Amino acid sequence: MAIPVVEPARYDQQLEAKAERIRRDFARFAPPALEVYPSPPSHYRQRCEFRIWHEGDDLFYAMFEIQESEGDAEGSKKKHKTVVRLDDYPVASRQINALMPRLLDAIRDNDLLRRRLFQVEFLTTLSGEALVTLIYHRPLDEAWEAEARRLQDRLGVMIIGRARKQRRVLERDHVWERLEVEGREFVYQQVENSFTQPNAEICRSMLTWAREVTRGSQDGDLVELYCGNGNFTVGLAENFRRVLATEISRTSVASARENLAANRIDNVTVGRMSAEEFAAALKGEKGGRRVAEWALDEYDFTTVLVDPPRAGLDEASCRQLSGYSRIVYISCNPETLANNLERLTETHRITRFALFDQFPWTHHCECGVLLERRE
Ligand SMILES: C[S@@+](CC[C@H](N)C(=O)[O-])C[C@H]1O[C@@H](n2cnc3c(N)ncnc32)[C@H](O)[C@@H]1O
Repeated sequence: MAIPVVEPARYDQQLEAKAERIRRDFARFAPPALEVYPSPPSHYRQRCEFRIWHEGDDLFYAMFEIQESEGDAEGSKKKHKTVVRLDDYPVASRQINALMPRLLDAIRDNDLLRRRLFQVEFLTTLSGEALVTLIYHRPLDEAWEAEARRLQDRLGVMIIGRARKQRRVLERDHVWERLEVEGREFVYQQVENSFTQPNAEICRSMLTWAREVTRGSQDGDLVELYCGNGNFTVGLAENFRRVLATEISRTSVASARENLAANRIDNVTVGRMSAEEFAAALKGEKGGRRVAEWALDEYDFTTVLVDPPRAGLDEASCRQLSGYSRIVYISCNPETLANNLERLTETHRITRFALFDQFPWTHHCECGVLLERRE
């Protein structure tokens, strides 16, 4: 992994290079003009993790940079891991950058907090809340907790301590984010060590785009796969009569339910099930109590939204998606998106196509695609 080099003056250039690559790689699907959503050029990541490097009396934040050396005579390449010291990190939110030195200053000469600390994770929000997780290679006792509570008060953040088979939550295991989207405010519980969108401004753009492309769908229902903590579910619920959303992670499902309640949404059911099992349930090939409770026959699914991990969709899920009038596909991996589109464009055509610069200064791209069934 290369650590991103942030050069705000070159932001437009790096984004245009990405947009050009996406236009070129997807030209064979004849999509409409690419809609490009920029990120703030710096301080865009709300969550970051750093290794803690101890050197004599000092300690600092570090990341590993992995480089490949020239191949040897047989052509096999070697990977080298270099420790890179980070006194600040322009990729991370301003809140994380403000906390970084304050946290180290508080820990440096404090044996209880410092001993065998090897990783720090920051989770911050646009709403101003911050959670810091300190991860240790030693068990955490009462003395640690008392000291960590003092640190919590001093920094004005919430602290969690983690060690092998231990998780000490001093205040809360989550933050509350508030995102303004099209003049509305959505609130989201974001749980520590669980998936949340890393770039909050880009998340607002994605929610705006997804709401726009699904507007006017109230006569039908939405089925959502990979719903996580209900990020899109909360933003899109009012565009549909009813929504059925599924997700594999127990923590994320619980969080999605919290988020629906917090946003006073009552037309959504969230179920815990893998996308693959859910595809089978929708086809009538999987039964059981949970599936029976959903009363799938009572839905009229006109739209499906998927936001899978980097691996994209498997063959069975693609086949399942082909049955809906409209498909909204959010993807963090253009390669697997293109593979899936080979299949999906047999039955549907692309009517909206967006690039969200979720990960500036890296080659990674987040895309949004709306597909509508061919007549
Ligand atoms: C890219 S995240 C998207 C989450 C959410 N849509 C959001 O915007 O925050 C992908 C989600 O898929 C879930 N996931 C991974 N594999 C899965 C599977 N086989 N079936 C269902 N969900 C899965 C992960 O737990 C994660 O929450």
